Amino acid sequence: MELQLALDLVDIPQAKQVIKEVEPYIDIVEIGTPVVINEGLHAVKAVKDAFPHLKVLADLKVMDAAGYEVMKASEAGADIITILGVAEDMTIKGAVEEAKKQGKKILVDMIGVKDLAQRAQEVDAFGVDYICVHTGYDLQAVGKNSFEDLQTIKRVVKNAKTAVAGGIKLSTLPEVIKSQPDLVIVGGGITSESDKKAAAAEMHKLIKQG
Ligand SMILES: O=C(CO)[C@H](O)[C@H](O)COP(=O)(O)O
Repeated sequence: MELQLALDLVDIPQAKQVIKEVEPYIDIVEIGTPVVINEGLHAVKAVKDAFPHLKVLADLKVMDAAGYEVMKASEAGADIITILGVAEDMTIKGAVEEAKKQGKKILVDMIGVKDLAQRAQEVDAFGVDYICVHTGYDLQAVGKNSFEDLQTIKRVVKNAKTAVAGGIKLSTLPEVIKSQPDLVIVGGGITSESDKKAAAAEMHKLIKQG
């Protein structure tokens, strides 16, 4: 099981500062969608240049023209690029094809997917690398989480790794770990703590204990 730090509400210098604090405890660093919107793919390049040993995920949430966008994110240094599960089949297949060409990986974000079990089986068959259940900020605000959805994809996904994101905190991490996802994605659960290093260290410990 791996831990991904999601950075959403920072600029490039702040991102580097947070990563420096928690670096030993994370496997992947995510350049969140708001950061890409604000800073562009320069943020991906800046973080990869500064932390070449860390895997960098570009949370582009691609919806169309995937071949081009995966190519540009790959050129910037992303190791993993996200695409939406609600995108067209041909778009997801295009993302997988380009990622393979570039030696990169694709994570499908299932945010907004209505029939999760069916779509997870479909995208799994396209050869994607990760399938991620995700409760976005808007649904987190009304008390939702992805814990049941994680169990759903664990039942049906045969090839891809499984991932979970959305409002995971130290207090809820043990429940997440019970479902044994391959990847746990945490943003605010680390970045909004006053002691980020301690939060990341504790999460890392629980995750590696499995
Ligand atoms: O993709 C995202 C929002 O769309 C976030 O990166 C993801 O939800 C993880 O952050 P948090 O743990 O703060 O919810």
